[in-house]
This record gives sequence, structure tokens and C-alpha cells, in this order.
Amino acid sequence: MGGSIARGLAKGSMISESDIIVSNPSRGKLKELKVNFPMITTTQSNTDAVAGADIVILSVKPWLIESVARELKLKSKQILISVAAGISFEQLAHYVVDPEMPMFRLIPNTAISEQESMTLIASRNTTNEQELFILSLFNEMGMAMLIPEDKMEAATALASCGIAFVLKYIQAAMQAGIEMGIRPKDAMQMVAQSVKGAATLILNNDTHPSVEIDKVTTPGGITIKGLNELEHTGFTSAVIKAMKESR
Ligand SMILES: NC(=O)C1=CN([C@@H]2O[C@H](COP(=O)(O)OP(=O)(O)OC[C@H]3O[C@@H](n4cnc5c(N)ncnc54)[C@H](OP(=O)(O)O)[C@@H]3O)[C@@H](O)[C@H]2O)C=CC1
Ligand SMILES: O=C(O)[C@@H]1CCC=N1
Repeated sequence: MGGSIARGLAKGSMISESDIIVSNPSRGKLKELKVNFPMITTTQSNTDAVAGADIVILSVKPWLIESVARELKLKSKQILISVAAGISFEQLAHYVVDPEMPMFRLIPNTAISEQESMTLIASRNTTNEQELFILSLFNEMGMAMLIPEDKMEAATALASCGIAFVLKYIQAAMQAGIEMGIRPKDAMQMVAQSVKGAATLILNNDTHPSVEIDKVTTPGGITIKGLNELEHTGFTSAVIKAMKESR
């Protein structure tokens, strides 16, 4: 996630590649990053990376956030962005020198590597200007939305875990296609483009899924047979349960 964010920032228009510093204790991923982004500075020292930084993005696993954040001894004027799912502002405040420092919680999804993320952002002790800046920064990597912290867990299930559920649908539909004699690669493209088309219909026209479903569903036709089978087999219920389980 950290690597994808660094790449996205470097590709974007708001931060110069030479202003980005990426830290990782092992060298492998840093070397990979340098191949395409030679102007990014890399280091194996987190403390070196944050010295003089305006914005610090913490993108380690949630169970490493406390030790890494404590090690950094961030200054009050720096902006902390935590990507860790499930780590609250209250927890983060205990790990920094100044609990009142400006902080963001930020949850992208893996499509950030394609500049197509749905990125959730919550803020604490930040100015409107800082919020707008961070929103604009991540709007360049897909779509970014500022939400209250208490909606973060639910929104993470929808947008960040949710991308795995959509991929699971693609995989399942492919399996069906293969059973019906379609070659796997063709099936993958057919389903993936259909999913992209469905998302584009909704996003471009600001319509409701039920409106778009209605357009596909010919009375007495074949789509309604499949849709009703999805209901009989508990598709809607399974999706709701999965989303709630991923909070
Ligand atoms: N994956 C996802 O879809 C999403 C993840 N997140 C959050 O993003 C965070 C990172 O997850 P993810 O990218 O999946 O995990 P990864 O394990 O892929 O990335 C974590 C990175 O942190 C590096 N690392 C380990 N220890 C340190 C350290 N002490 N200092 C600096 N870097 C270190 C790791 O290096 P190495 O590999 O060399 O050990 C690795 O490159 C998590 O907190 C997760 O909750 C949020 C939204 C979505
Ligand atoms: O599964 C996880 O914990 C991470 C956080 C959100 C998406 N992936």
C-alpha cells in the first residue's frame, strides 16, 4: 500500500517525485521502486525519512503502528497520515509526542496502483485547507471521500475489503463461464468489462442500481431468471453478512 501511494503521488501533479521519501527496513522493495521512480529518495531508516517531512504517511501493518509511530517522535507541525485499518485517532494520539497534532486516517483500496482507488479519509485537528489538500492529492488516485471517523469501519468494509468481494464475484462468474465452455481469459475479460461498465453507469449517471437492473431485465426474459436464482440462493444476504463481518 505504501509503495502504491508513493507511485501514485509521483505520477500525480501535486507532489514532485524528488520530494518523496520512502522508508522500508529491507532493501528489495526500495530497489524496485527506484527502477521506475529514480527521483524518489529511499532509506532504510524511518527516522531519517521523517526528518524535515511536512506529511508522514504510515503504511505498516496495524500491529506495527504503535512501535513505528513512537520511534518517529513527530513534530506538532507535521501532518500524520495513518493507513492502518482499525487504528483509531485515540490510539494514534497515544503514540505521538503531541496528541493534538494534525492527523488523517486514510483507507485506500488496492486499485490505488491503477489510480482507481476509492479512498476514505477521516481527519482530526486539521484545517479546511489541509483537508482539501489531502482530498485533492488522493482524488488524483481515483476517488477520495472525507467521512467522520465513526463511519470508517463500515466504509472500509464497503470500499476497501469490498474490492475483494467484487473480485470474488468476477472469479465466480468466470467459473460459470468456463463450465459453459468459454475460455478462462475470454471469460475474465467479459466479466471484468461488465463490472467496469456497471460501475461506470452508476458513477457517470448518478443513478440507482435498481434503475440500471430494470433496464437489463426483459419481462419474461432470461435476466430475471438469473436474478431470482441469486435471491433464492441468498446472494443479497451473503453480501450484507460479508460486509458486516469485515468491519
Ligand atoms: N492491503 C490493503 O488492501 C489495505 C491495507 N491497508 C492498511 O495498510 C497497511 C499496510 O498494509 P499492506 O500494504 O497490505 O501490508 P504490506 O505487508 O504489504 O506492507 C507493509 C510494508 O511495511 C514494511 N515494513 C515492515 N516493518 C516496517 C517498519 N518497521 N518500518 C517501515 N516499514 C516497515 C513492509 O516491509 P517488508 O515487506 O520488507 O517487511 C511492507 O513493505 C496496513 O495497516 C493495512 O491495514 C489499508 C487499506 C487497504
Ligand atoms: O484486510 C485488511 O485488514 C486490509 C484493510 C482493508 C483492506 N485490507
